[in-house]
Amino acid sequence: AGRNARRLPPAPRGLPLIGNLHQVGALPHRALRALAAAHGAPDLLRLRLGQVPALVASSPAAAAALMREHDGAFATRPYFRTAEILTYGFQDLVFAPHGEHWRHVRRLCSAHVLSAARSHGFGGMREREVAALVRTIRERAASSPGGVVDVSKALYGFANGVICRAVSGTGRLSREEEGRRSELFRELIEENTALLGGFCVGDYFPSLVWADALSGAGARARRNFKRWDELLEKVVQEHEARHNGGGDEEEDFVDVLLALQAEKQDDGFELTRDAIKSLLEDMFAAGTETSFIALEWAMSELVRNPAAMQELQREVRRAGPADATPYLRAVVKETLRLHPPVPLLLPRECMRDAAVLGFHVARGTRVFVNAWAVGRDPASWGAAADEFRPERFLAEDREVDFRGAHFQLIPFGAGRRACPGIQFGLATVELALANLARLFDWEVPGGAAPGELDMSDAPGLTTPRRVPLRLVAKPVRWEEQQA
Ligand code: HEM
Repeated sequence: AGRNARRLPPAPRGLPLIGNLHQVGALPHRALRALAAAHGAPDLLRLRLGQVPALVASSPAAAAALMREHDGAFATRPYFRTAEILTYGFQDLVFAPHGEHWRHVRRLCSAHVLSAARSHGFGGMREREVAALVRTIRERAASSPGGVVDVSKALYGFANGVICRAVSGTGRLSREEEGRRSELFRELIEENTALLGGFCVGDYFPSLVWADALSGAGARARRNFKRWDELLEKVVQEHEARHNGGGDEEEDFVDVLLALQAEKQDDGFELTRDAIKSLLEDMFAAGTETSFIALEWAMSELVRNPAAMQELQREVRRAGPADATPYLRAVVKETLRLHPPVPLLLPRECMRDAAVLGFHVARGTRVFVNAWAVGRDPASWGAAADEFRPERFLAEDREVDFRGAHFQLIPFGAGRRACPGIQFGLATVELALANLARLFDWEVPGGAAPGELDMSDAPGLTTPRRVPLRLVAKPVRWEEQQA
């Protein structure tokens, strides 16, 4: 058949020049679901974002078609200008452009993250960070009027701490130096998020890249990159000095990468110093924000749904402090179903023309998978799809995987580009949540009803709460509970 005979997915009409950019809005996951519904495109919707052709998948079937049937054709990430500046020029891992490079790096990195998450050393690190979180909440509750705590702030500090420890260890820094460094990492991550989530003209109008020079985005990215590089270089040098001095600290991510660098890879792949620093930067960026957002929404939903909170408290107060119990697991799954922290996953790019669900998709198309819409699809989740009901995951005959095997639940993506930090992220979220439910009772401040809690999400490519979560934290006395 000729070009004209090819069937294309439905598309809303666009404006000259900008195409459909104006229809994507500040909350793209919501806007895109509405657009798909309005244009009779339950599976695949075609858009034009500036000069870039794009495709949005909004159903489990479409997600499966892209990430299982055609995974190989959609396994690359589009080129982003700010990302290139921020990540040592070769955008490996998260934003790998065309080429084989990312496959090697990713294999190494997933292997590490997964094994480290299980190893004893990492478990201990995580428990220390949870203990620090509990201390922080107790202190803030005791010193604030009415016991009100900025839970979002505490959770962000916790998620950041876990990643800092896992990636670069504690080394031999003093507590003060360590605190300063965590603070600096936080600042750099936030600036990365702002830059990557922001609109960069060159990303949608490749012929207008010069416009970014005018907007200042390029210069801002270069400034932030320089600060990253100084910090990461210091971290790597400290580890090298430590190796030479023969220390006995717990192994962290930098250690593993340096060991990998020393080994010669049989495929000739070389882990350069820039590649190491780029990977470290990716880990910080990908691991902190996501775990934080998952925890923030889990606490929000539990406080809004007191029966679920009580059920969880009953369960974790019976179990040990580090046990991931069935209801706890269900709460985490239900949270990620309703609030996937990266609602459109990370964009992919079509590497060769493909026929997806009978539609023609051209090479170079930028692809978004609306995991948020998929998780709320009434065809999979029934009439109460928008409600928080962890019990739905307890029925044994309805086991739903959320690591990429069942396409109605894909908060971590699926296929070759799925999140390699799943185990690590889940272990972090489960342990923190178990302890927050075990050691405190929680209330909405000012005597407001649980149902009045604001549940709106912030604009951007990740979706934390729009307003910080502030709750009354009441420490429970452990001896009383056990009596
Ligand atoms: C609850 C926690 C987390 C969630 C919900 C999450 C979610 C995601 C999603 C949706 C993607 C894109 C997948 C796709 O496009 O198909 C991704 C990619 C990635 N995640 Fe996670 N993530 C989490 C935790 C982590 C952690 C803790 C780390 C590292 C320590 C991590 C490292 C990465 C990396 C490196 C990628 C890029 C993979 C690639 O492009 O090949 N993530 N994550």
